[in-house]
Amino acid sequence: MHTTKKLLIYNQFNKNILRIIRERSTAAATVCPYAVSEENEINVEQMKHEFAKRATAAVEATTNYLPYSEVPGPRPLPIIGNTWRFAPLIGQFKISEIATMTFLLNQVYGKIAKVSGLMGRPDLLFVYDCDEIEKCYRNEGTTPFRPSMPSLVKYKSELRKDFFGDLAGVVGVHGEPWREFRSRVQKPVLQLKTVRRYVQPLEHVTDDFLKRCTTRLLDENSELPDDFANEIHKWALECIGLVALDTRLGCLDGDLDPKSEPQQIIDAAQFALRNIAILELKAPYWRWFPSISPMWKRYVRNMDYFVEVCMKYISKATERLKAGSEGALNGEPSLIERVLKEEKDEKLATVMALDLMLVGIDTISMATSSILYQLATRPEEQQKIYEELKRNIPDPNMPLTYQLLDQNKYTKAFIKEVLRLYSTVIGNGRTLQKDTVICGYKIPKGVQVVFPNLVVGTDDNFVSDATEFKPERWIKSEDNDMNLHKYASLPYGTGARACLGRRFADMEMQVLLAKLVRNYKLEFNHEPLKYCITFMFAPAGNLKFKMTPRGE
Ligand code: HEM
Repeated sequence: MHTTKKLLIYNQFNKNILRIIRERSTAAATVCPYAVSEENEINVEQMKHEFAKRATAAVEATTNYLPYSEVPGPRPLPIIGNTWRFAPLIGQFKISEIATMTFLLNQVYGKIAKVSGLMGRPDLLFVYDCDEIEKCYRNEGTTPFRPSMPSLVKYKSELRKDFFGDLAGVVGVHGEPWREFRSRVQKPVLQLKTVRRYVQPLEHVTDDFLKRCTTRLLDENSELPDDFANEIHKWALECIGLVALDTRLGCLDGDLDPKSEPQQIIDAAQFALRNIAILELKAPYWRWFPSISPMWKRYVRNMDYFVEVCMKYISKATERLKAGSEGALNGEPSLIERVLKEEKDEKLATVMALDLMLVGIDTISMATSSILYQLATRPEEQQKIYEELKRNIPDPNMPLTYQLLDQNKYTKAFIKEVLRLYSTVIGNGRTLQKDTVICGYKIPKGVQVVFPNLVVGTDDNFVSDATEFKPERWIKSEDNDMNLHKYASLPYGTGARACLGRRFADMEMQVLLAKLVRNYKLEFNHEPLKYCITFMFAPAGNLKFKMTPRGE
């Protein structure tokens, strides 16, 4: 097909699909908001057919790989490449519509699509075939490279190189320095023996959060306030303070003084949440002219503050160890104490704490917002969770244990299903470290491959009834014959570089659901919310849940 004609179809299709997606994503959340309607099928089918033919031919030609230049994708314009597609007014995609773009590329180009000519960054290659995704992960080697957060990379490797040096942590660090750091901290962070000790402390944090909701936040209609997302953020901060800093930060306390430490930590975390996407994705001129970017300067002050807080609490933990009074968790060593004892390196523990704080606040608070919204808008599933909790926790005041949480199979499946259908992290990625064949094309080293969780997780080729919300699919049983490709839903990534905090994340969300649903009914009686992306994928708008006690 002639290229200009193809672009015209593409542009027309794009307008249609954006309109449909907008309409869909404001509708009741019973189907995937990204399903495509029949009215687009002629264009989509034409495009799909053409590219599917090429991709299949390419895969079949096992010895004769097609060159990279043949990979389909929107054509870059001379000089300005494809960056204009993200530009305000003339561009097709707003940052908030990146999720849409990942669906669109799949609809138009099929299993593989290339977005090249992006100003100041390598090409992006979107792969929509789970078998190919599996191959990429399996061949990623011992030091997988995940392109991430240029602002953090600049901060750690240039601006504060004197502090981080060779011990820069895992986030925004690559190659041997990453492997060495990760191998020194991975065991304690992921080992069940350590993680399960946090059930009770996290339960206490969650009790305080629910008490705050019921005694301070609910209005006369038993509804939570417009900015309830901020309250979830504070709960997430309080949880991470416990895990990464061995302390209760006090973020859930009543009227906080604006100058108090918890309030300053809340402000710093909220700045990061609201501004990092803007800093990284919108005109990132701070990369070249940092001294004239007020947002970059604020970002640096913010990061310096996080480092200071981490140093303070890790140094307190060191003092406790020196004084022989360790045992921050009811007499058992905490994560930080284990790392300090085993590695005998306060700096390493400080940098680890910083990394856990940096990625462990927004991820969990966005995922939790999404889970609570789904819970409140799916009364049938909520009732099933409640019945399971009532069976496993007959006395609502019974302290939670790891075994109790593990018995809540449906609750765990509900969380997994939300993370499949509304993956908080919409895509994971790897920068290829060697030339690699993907879908029959020879892809050169240096290209950034994107695995779009949201798209493949809702693709019927890899998941049965893919756009339907069915937590049961995650429960092993003889009647469960649902297909679920192992690489279709990877909310925490996978392989050597997978999420370091996944065990804590799962536990925090399970504790919250167990305490909340066992004791309260959650409803949402307002216009349905649309999901959109800032850095993460979550419902946008006021989470004005109604919370009523269950009474037993
Ligand atoms: C539901 C919440 C969360 C989600 C969806 C999530 C998702 C992810 C994903 C997709 C990655 C990239 C994995 C890869 O490249 O294969 C990642 C990395 C990471 N996550 Fe999480 N995460 C969550 C919560 C947390 C929490 C609570 C912590 C800290 C306690 C944490 C710490 C980390 C760290 C340190 C990395 C970097 C690992 C590395 O590069 O070696 N995450 N996370």
